[in-house]
Amino acid sequence: APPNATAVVSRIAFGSCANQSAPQPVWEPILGFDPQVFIWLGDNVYGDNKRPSRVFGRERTVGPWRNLPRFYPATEEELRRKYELGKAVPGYAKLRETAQVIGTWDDHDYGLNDAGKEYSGKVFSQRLMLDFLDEAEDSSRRKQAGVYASYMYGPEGKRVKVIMLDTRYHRDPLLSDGTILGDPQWQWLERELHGPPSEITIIGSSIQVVSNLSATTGPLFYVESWARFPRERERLFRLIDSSKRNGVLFISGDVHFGEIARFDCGAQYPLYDITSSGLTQSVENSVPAIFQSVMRLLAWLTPTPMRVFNPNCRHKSCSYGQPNFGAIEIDWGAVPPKIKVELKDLQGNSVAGVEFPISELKPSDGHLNKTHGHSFERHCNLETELPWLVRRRLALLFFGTIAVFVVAVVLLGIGCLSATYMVTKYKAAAAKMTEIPMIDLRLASPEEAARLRDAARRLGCFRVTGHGVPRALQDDMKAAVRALFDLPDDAKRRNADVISGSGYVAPSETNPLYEAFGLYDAASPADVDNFCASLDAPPHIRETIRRYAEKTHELLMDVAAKLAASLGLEEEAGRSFQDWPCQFRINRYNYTPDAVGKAGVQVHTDSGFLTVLHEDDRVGGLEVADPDTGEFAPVDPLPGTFLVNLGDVATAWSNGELHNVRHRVQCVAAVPRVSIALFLLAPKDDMVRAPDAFVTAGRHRRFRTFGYDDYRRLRQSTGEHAGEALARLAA
Ligand SMILES: O=C(O)CCC(=O)C(=O)O
Ligand SMILES: [Fe+2]
Repeated sequence: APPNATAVVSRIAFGSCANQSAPQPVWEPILGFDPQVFIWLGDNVYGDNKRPSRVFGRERTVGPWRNLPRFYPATEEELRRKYELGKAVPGYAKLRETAQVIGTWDDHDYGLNDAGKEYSGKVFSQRLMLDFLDEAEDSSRRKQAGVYASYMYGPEGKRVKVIMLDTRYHRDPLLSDGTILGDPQWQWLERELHGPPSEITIIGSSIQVVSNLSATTGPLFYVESWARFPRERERLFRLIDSSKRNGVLFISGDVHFGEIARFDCGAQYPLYDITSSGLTQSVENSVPAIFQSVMRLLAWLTPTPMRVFNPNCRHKSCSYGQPNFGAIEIDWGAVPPKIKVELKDLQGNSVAGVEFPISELKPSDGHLNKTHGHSFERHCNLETELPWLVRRRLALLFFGTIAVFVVAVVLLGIGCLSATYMVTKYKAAAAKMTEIPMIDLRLASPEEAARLRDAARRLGCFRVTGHGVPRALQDDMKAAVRALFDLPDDAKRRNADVISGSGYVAPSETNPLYEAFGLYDAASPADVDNFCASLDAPPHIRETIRRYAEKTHELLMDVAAKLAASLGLEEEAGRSFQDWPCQFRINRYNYTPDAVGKAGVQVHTDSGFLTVLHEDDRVGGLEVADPDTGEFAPVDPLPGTFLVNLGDVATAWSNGELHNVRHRVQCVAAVPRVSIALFLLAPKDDMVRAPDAFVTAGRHRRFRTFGYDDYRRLRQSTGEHAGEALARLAA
């Protein structure tokens, strides 16, 4: 039952910040604690109205650019209804039957967020608040300006005084460093503190007295507290000190979390401030569950230097961001009597607490040297006196994180963009370079003929299918070639050099890994026979070589004729290639491990008209230069197809239309590499001259008529093997 004037009070509960429209399960554990007195510390209901938080749009309530205040006051009728709702909450209604309920207010029940003396609705607010607390009609509290009040409980020797401050009605604007209480309330408070003694004096303040959150949360956000009115707080501490009153401690609310703070340099004994907030409203419940541990981390990183840390705390931060209430227990039977103040959660379990003999709250000089039962750490550093870097750590962390994040995003963006750019560029280049056009020589469509021409013009290199050389013959030839290279050296050397570069080329000092067989002219069956005879080749190999020479020569004719046709030449021009001599060469590169990565054949252009190349299926290494970039791109072998390269004669003969492709062979693996090349060299009479059809008004004759043999000697003598020698023949 509510205590009468002389009953011993040993259990007091307190709390703040109860949203009348939210579920209020907190009354269960409060009822379980069975307090004799319950103290409201403000925001007992949320009377004012809140606009949605808008950063953009017409009605902006958040940010320095806001054009509307986030909060606006309720009408008297609205506020009355809200109080009715709060009062009717069943758990609270039950508590009112078993405990004396007293209290003060904070801003939201006073009428407006962060409001002070300027708030115009304060007269009706006071009436409604005192109705809510069932204050007697004739109470002097209804006649004064503000809701401050004091209560004395218990018999002599066990007296508990409760002083409720009004931090709203007379409060000057924030940042004014003016008054919180106002003169009449100060005079009243002086009388109360100097009045009849009590063993314990609890001063209830809606806003925190000891902690100064703003010092560390600014400029991110600001929290009201006595510390924001430094002169006023100093006056309060001096008054307590001068009153020589025993056992003063503060209780407070407002901040939506619970903590216990202690100031050891405000009076002659430690000044505790136990903050319980809120009964329903809490910082952790205002964010998604995944951020709750972040909030605890932040609370741990940015404690006020006054916060009491001890092992009893639920969290390492020694703050509690979920709904909670305060519970004071006084053990009057202990010698000396002890007081325990705890914050309790919705299950009634302690989440933070302190316990000490009330004799510790007694003025005595040098109390700070006293040894306490627990480890005693002086809490005298005001937040505002902390080094700037320490004080602003939350903002630094916040903006630092954002900055790091922004920088990371920017760098990542730049990285992605440049990677994309490089990949695109590389792909474009690679696509251009490595994509050796594949031409189906049957030229089923005009487009295919155009592709043939375009490839010959731009790259001077293309691959052909539909070429009519049977796959079986290609395979037989490969076997024959292997057999040729396995011949004894003297047999190889019997193969005479007909013109420079044909015949057997033995490994030399400059090219120790290279050997080759040459034959001139593959278009002549007699030459082929002689070639085979000189090597004493067995009949089936002779037959293979003969048929292969015949078929690949047909292929050469086919490519040359179709190329001529694609450039618009008459049919007989195509047929005229028939008597052009044709060199046949089989190359073998005896690569060794230390040759890998080195050049097998230096950069060159082929000197003749066009080359049909039968590559080694098993190992690549051929690279062709892209005329646009000059870069070399590997040409991967494709079994069953032939690669066609255009040479210097093609460029001269076409009056510069056709491109003589620069190419080389790199050693890519330590395995022998074999290639078979058929070179269509130059006209039978050796004279290279562009047909008149290629010489037009817009395209004058670029090259003098020249002899192919002379040209080869020119390349040899100048060492210009990559087409440069053509410039010497400019018309
Ligand atoms: O061996 C190859 O793949 C190409 C040889 C070559 O370019 C040549 O003999 O002119
Ligand atoms: Fe070549």
